[in-house]
Amino acid sequence: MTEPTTTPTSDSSSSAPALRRVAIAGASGRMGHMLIEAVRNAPDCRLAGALDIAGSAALGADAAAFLGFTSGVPIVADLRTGLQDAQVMIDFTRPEGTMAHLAVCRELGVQAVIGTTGFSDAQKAEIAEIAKDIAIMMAPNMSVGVNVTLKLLDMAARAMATGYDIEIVEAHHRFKVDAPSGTALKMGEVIADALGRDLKDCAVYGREGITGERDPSTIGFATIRGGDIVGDHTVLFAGIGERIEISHKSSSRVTYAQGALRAVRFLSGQRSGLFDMFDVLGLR
Ligand SMILES: NC(=O)C1=CN([C@@H]2O[C@H](COP(=O)(O)OP(=O)(O)OC[C@H]3O[C@@H](n4cnc5c(N)ncnc54)[C@H](OP(=O)(O)O)[C@@H]3O)[C@@H](O)[C@H]2O)C=CC1
Ligand SMILES: O=C(O)C1=N[C@H](C(=O)O)C[C@H](O)C1
Repeated sequence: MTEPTTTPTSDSSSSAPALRRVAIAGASGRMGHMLIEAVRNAPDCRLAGALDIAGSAALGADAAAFLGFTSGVPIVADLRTGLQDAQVMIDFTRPEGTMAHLAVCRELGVQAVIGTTGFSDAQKAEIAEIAKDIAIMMAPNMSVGVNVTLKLLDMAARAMATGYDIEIVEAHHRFKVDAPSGTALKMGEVIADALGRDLKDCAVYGREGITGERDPSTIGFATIRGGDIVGDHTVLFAGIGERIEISHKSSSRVTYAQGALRAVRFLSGQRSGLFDMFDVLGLR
């Protein structure tokens, strides 16, 4: 993470606090709907743009129509149109969409909160470059509970560095397109860091056939997809004679949306830099 740089908020001339102007990318998605509702209910935010991919059936509709409400903000595919009135974009889409959105955010000086998962290493490096020009908060999971769980995992991994086999199991709904989840990968990274390992060298993604005995230096991943599971993550530390299971289960996407709004507020004082939810929640 780069060092935060602070800047005064620009809308301080009137007596009433200025509303943060927020654009939502992926406006008709599962998270897009949660976010539009959260922005509508937030006393300090205003919906200022709504984007969806070209060809989406949602284009042209009012962004809040699904709530039975008219926001006056149409869902558009043209990135400059969708972002021109925004101070900050919240993006829960797909990696290729996020990269295209970020290029325009950089051009227009719009901050970004990124929840999308599944980025390649090259895409992550490009995001870090863009964050030299605009403030970006990126996290694979914006719930408070998951971020506290990451802290618990760091502590557990240090205390059980030898003699315990580490396995990460995640379950999500049938519509999810990336695996393992961004959260599971982040959990693996936190544990590998705590153990002084590189996840790239020790991750095992699924097993099949005659695998041989388990290599104790590995971190295993297992993925379940089905129905409407919002998001479950369990990390097993399995020893001889005992095991610990650290689990987090999401029962609603509202926690992700509330985390994204906390990030919007956190970014309001930042000129540039790449941040995560530890920064937003004061957990670093
Ligand atoms: N960080 C966090 O806390 C969380 C992260 N996520 C992540 O957020 C992302 C979205 O999840 P979810 O809302 O369930 O997914 P959805 O598929 O429901 O929504 C994705 C939205 O993005 C649009 N979209 C798809 N491809 C592109 C593209 N190339 N460019 C622009 N827009 C695009 C979709 O449009 P259309 O429907 O027309 O294709 C849709 O509106 C995933 O990566 C998921 O892992 C999810 C929950 C929490
Ligand atoms: O796609 C989802 O739904 C989720 N994606 C994120 C991930 O990949 O970790 C966060 C959460 O688990 C829900």
